[in-house]
Amino acid sequence: MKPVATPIEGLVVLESRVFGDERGWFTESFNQRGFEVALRDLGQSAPPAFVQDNHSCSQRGVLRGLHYQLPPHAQGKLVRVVRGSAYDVAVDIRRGSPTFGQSFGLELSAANRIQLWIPAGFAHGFLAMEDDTHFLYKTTDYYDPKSERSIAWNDPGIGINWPGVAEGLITPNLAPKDAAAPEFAAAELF
Ligand SMILES: Cc1cn([C@H]2C[C@H](O)[C@@H](COP(=O)(O)OP(=O)(O)O[C@H]3O[C@H](C)C(=O)[C@H](O)[C@H]3O)O2)c(=O)[nH]c1=O
Repeated sequence: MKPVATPIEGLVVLESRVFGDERGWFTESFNQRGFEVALRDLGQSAPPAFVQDNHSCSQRGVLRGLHYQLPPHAQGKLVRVVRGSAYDVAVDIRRGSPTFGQSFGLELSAANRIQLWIPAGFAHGFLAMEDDTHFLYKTTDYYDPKSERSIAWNDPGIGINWPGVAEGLITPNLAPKDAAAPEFAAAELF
């Protein structure tokens, strides 16, 4: 895993090594030692161990997020797409952070095999850009619905530029809970 720093401290893009041959290709989708070395190369300590793997499938236009869990069940997430593509976004909700309220987004896809490490302290969401987009991710704490919170995907204070939405090319398909999510200013944060 080759780490690439982002403008937000702690948020790390990870590029996968892919070995192709006449049969197809192979990649180590996760290697604990490689993950720790990648974060250490950016001056970060190793995160808590992952305890849960998640896998969701979304049709084009589905927008899941922005979600997070409050301490003590805050989750670090290592996210990737294995089929289709998604525009993935993390928002820094760590009070006192110099990038508090700032977002970072990128395309994750089966084609680019990019992963994003999102430490605890971020709200997370993604917009599926293709039908049958399979989104996989590891989390550093278990699902705890009582501690789950959300922030409106279109909060003007955060100003996420979801691809195709402003142009009217994609109409987000939201779960009712996400359609009713509070704005950042009203959200219960860390
Ligand atoms: C997240 C989760 C959900 N569920 C159950 C609860 C519901 O019955 C069903 C769908 O849950 P939800 O609508 O919360 O799924 P998403 O909208 O994909 O939620 C995720 O969306 C964004 C992208 C995130 O980063 C979070 O990991 C997570 O909040 O799965 C579980 O049993 N375990 C889990 O860990």
